[in-house]
Amino acid sequence: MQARVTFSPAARSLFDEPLAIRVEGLQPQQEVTLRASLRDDAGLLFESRALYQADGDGQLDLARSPARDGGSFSGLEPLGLLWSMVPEKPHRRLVKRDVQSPFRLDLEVLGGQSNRLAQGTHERAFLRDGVRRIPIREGRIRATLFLPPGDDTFPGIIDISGAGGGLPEYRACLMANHGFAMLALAYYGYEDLPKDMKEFHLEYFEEAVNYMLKHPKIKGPGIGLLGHSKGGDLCISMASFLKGITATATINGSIANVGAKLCYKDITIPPLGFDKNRVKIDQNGVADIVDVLNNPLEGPDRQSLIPLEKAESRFLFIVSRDDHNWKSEFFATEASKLLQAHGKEKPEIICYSGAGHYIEPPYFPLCPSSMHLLVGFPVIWGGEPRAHAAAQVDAWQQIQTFYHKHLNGEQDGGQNKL
Ligand SMILES: CCCCCCCCCCCCCC(=O)SCCNC(=O)CCNC(=O)[C@H](O)C(C)(C)COP(=O)(O)OP(=O)(O)OC[C@H]1O[C@@H](n2cnc3c(N)ncnc32)[C@H](O)[C@@H]1OP(=O)(O)O
Repeated sequence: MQARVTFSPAARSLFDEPLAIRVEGLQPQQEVTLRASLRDDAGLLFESRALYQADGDGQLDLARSPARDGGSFSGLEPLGLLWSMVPEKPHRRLVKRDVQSPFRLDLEVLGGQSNRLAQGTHERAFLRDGVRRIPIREGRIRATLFLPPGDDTFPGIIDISGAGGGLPEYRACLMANHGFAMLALAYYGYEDLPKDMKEFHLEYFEEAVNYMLKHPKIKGPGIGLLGHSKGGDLCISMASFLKGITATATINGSIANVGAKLCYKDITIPPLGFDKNRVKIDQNGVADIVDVLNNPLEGPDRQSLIPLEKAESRFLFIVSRDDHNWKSEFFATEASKLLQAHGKEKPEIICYSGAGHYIEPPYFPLCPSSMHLLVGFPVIWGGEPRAHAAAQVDAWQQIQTFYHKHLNGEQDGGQNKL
C-alpha cells in the first residue's frame, strides 16, 4: 500500500479551525519526517518539520502520536506543524493580505534519505462561504466591513490593528466567520489617510463608531472595539471619549496614548515619553525596547494617560507576560485599579505566560522579531512558540465569549466554541 496523507476537513478549512492530519500506508514503526510549508501572498516561504514514528499498523495520527525531538517542535501537538512554521527570511511575520484567497498548505512525508513517500495539499481559508466583504469609503472612513450571512442583525465590532499602516483585514474576517459584523478600520498609511503616525483625531474614529451604530445589520444598542498594540490604546481612547461603546477588548494594548498626539475637540493627549538609551540588544543582536517607554503614572507623563475611568464600556485585557514591546501586564493592572477607584466594573484580565506581543488568531506562527515600523529597526516581540500558540487558541475564544456576553447578552458566551 502506498503512503497517503489525509486531512480532516478534507480539502479546505478555515485558518482558525483545528485540522486533523493523518498518514496511512507506512511501514509498521516507520520513522518519517513531516514537512509543512506555505507561501504568503508575496511568495515568502514559511515551513516546519517534525519527526514521527508510525504505529504498528503503519498509521500516523498527529492527534495521537507525539513528535520526537529534533524537529520544529516535539510532543503531542496536533497543530504543531502549523504554529511552529518559520519564515525563510528573518524578521518576517505571517500576514494574510488577500483574505479572499486561502493559504495553500503543502505537506510532505519524507523517509530515510529525505525521499518523498507521500504528499498532500490543503487550503486554509479566511472568508467563510456567505460572509460578505464590503470595502467602505464613506465620509473619511477607509475600512472593510465583514457581514455574516443571514437576515439577522449581528453584534458589531470595530477592529484596529497595531502601528504599521495599511488595512489588515484577516482578524476581522476570521471574527466575522463566528457571527460578528466586523469593521476593519485603517487609520494611517492607507489611501488618502495621513501617511505617517504624527497625530490622530478622534473625530475620524467617531465617524466609524457612528457608521456602525447606524448600520441596519448591527444589533446595537452599543458596539464593541477590538485593538492590538497601538490599536489597543486607540480603542481605550474611543471608549473613554465616545458614546455607544459597550465592550472593549485590547490585546497587549497600552493605557497611555503612544506614538502620536491624539486630539478630540479641544482636548489634546500627548504621546507618552520614552528614552532611547533604554533600548537593549539581545543575544542575537536584535533590539529589545521593553524598557524604553516612560511610566505614564509619573510626572509629566501622566498627561498621556487615557482617562479610561470615563468609559461606559466593559473591558477585557488580553495580556502576554513575555510581551517585549511594552509592559502590557502593568498597563492592564493599572487600568483595573483606575476603573475600580472610580466605582467602575473590574475589567477582565487574562494573562498568558510565555506569550509575546503578537497574539494573533489561532495557528498563526509566533513572530519572535520583525521590523518595528515606528522605531525603524527590527525588535524582539517575545514569546515561546508552544506557549504562544496555546495562548492564541485560548485568547481567541475568550475574546468571542466576552463580546457574546456584552453585545449579545449571552451569559455563557454563546455557542461559537472552537
Ligand atoms: C529608538 C526607540 C524608539 C522607541 C519608540 C517608542 C515608541 C513606541 C510606541 C510603540 C507604539 C506602537 C506599538 C505597536 O503598534 S507594535 C506593532 C504592531 N503592529 C502591527 O500589528 C502591524 C499591523 N499592520 C500590518 O500587519 C501591516 O499590514 C503591515 C505591517 C504588514 C504593512 O502592510 P502594508 O501593506 O501597509 O505595507 P508594505 O507591504 O508596503 O510593507 C511596509 C513595511 O512593513 C513591513 N512588513 C511588511 N510585511 C511584513 C511582514 N510580513 N513581516 C514583517 N514586516 C513586514 C516591512 O518593514 C515593510 O517594509 P519593506 O521591508 O517592504 O521595506
